[in-house]
Amino acid sequence: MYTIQTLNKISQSGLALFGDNYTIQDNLEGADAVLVRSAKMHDIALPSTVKAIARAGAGVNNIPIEECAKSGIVVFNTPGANANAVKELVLAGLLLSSRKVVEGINWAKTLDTDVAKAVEKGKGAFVGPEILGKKLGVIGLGAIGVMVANSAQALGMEVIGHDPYISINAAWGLSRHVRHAVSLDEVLAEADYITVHVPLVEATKYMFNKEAFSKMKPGVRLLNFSRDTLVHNGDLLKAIEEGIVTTYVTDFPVEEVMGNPNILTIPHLGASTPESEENCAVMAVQEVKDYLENGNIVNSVNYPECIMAWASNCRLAIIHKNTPAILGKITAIIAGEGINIRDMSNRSRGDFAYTLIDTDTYVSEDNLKAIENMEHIIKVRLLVK
Ligand SMILES: NC(=O)C1=CN([C@@H]2O[C@H](COP(=O)(O)OP(=O)(O)OC[C@H]3O[C@@H](n4cnc5c(N)ncnc54)[C@H](O)[C@@H]3O)[C@@H](O)[C@H]2O)C=CC1
Ligand SMILES: O=C(O)CCC(=O)C(=O)O
Repeated sequence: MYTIQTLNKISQSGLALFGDNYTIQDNLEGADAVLVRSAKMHDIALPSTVKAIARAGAGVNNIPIEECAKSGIVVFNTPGANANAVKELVLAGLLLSSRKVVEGINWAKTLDTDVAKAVEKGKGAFVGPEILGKKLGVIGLGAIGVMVANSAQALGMEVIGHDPYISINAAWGLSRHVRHAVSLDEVLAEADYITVHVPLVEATKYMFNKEAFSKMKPGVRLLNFSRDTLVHNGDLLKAIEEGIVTTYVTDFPVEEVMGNPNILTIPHLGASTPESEENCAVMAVQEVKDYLENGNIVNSVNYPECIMAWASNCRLAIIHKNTPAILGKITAIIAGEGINIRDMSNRSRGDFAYTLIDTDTYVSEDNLKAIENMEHIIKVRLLVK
């Protein structure tokens, strides 16, 4: 039996995949794994029973992934599972940043008499440019950025993209019409519209600051469907005052940006579609189940990928530091008991490593303890097929 805590509302079609061997609860007591969306986990004390956290979504800045790695908690996310939902809202955001639709709708709501006449008289206040032929800069060409770039190109925009770490898969998926911008400055200087699709990490925090705004084309429209603190809000407000930024569309409203007529605040709806919530939940549940039951690690953000088909009925799943000679010491303990190793896989990522060992028979309690007590070992699990 396994116990799962859900920290946010997770789609039922995903949770149903856990099946009868799982209890789903909304507290941490005895939890083997946690499923989360945007809830902040930095201040949550996790019990030692927790082995995995799955973020049903892309961004993992709400999870202390380094601390989790140190305590042997594997953190997963669901790459690409909500990308289409975000892409569609970004396309809406592009149009809303241009055509004063929100402002117009809000104004129209105030009309109650002689409405048709008032509309024709007042609509001149809500003129905005078309996006056709305008230049869009896409910063970050991952799951979302690529979809946005391709769709904007199909809508007739000229698209330039910047991503110094673009993956081979993403590059394959990018339209050949999207021009490669070798520097961020190139995008800032040329784009009429800029949309950002990078993760929030130390290196990207406040990437849109005073210096970046000073390099932008006056009148630019900026879209942020990624995270609040990619943009320095104080510098943004100045850039709006100076006419550098005409409209800022954000999916991450905070107090500082509320009430500004040039800022459109969307209440973090990027991934809020039934399709995306289901995709994310299904992928997250599959990842957690595969890890808890088989020890396989797929789509982790703090541990290496490690997948091994069962070669016997007994498996050791060992999380340890990435340090020399540790494998020899583990296998020596197993061999000392006269147990044969059928198959083995060892993968590392930075300071951490993960080893799966399938043995002919069960390693004894005493020797499991001996492995657990070795220097540099973080967590040991015995899995049974
Ligand atoms: N508004 C919403 O509801 C949602 C927001 N997001 C946000 O969008 C972000 C991106 O999501 P995905 O595209 O799915 O992630 P992804 O991991 O597929 O793509 C991120 C891309 O950013 C690139 N990148 C990293 N640092 C960069 C830099 N300094 N300059 C340019 N490119 C850089 C990476 O190489 C990668 O290609 C997430 O980290 C999350 O914060 C994601 C899903 C939903
Ligand atoms: O679960 C959500 O609604 C938020 C999605 C998100 O921000 C992400 O996947 O990074």
